[in-house]
Amino acid sequence: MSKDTKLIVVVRDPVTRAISDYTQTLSKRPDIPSFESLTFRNRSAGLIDTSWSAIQIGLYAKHLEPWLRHFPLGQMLFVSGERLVSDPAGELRRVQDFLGLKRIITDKHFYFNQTKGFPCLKKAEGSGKPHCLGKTKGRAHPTIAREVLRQLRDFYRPFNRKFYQMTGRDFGWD
Ligand SMILES: Nc1ncnc2c1ncn2[C@@H]1O[C@H](COP(=O)(O)OS(=O)(=O)O)[C@@H](OP(=O)(O)O)[C@H]1O
Repeated sequence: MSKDTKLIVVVRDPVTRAISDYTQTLSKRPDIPSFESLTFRNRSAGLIDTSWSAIQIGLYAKHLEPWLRHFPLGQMLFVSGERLVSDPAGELRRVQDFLGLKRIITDKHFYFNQTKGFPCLKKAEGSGKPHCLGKTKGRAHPTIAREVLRQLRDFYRPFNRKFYQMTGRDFGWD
């Protein structure tokens, strides 16, 4: 691949990612089984169903491995989905630097919208009016049994640690 090609990958805690993924499917098909029942191949044995795409996609280290065989790490930027919410300007500073752009987007472009519960733009391109992402971004997630969350955290931990090593960034998910 060309050395001028740059890849930007946004990653978030694979547990919340899985719940977000499930929430999106649920919004289209309200009759699907519960998150808890889809998570396990065998719940009493604590065996996670890694064939379920919502779980599979969060195995970031596994997905990154083949990319690194063909593509240098220096041409990739990993953006934290959590920081994109808690500090959008900080994360976008990294993006702008990575792309060799002037730091045009800063803190002054964002405000925290209490109703939305997320940062929004003070002025949208074109309209000049405040703009938040649409209804399909930032949906309320269902409450998931604590024990299931714990089991998922344990399951992802080694893959997360490997991912931190591979990317050189600790995303703080565990
Ligand atoms: N500013 C702002 N406003 C709203 N939402 C924000 C924002 N920044 C990040 N996020 C998070 O983006 C998540 C949805 O992005 P996705 O890439 O998963 O969307 S999609 O799969 O393409 O529909 C979405 O996930 P959910 O919370 O599960 O809806 C948000 O957590």
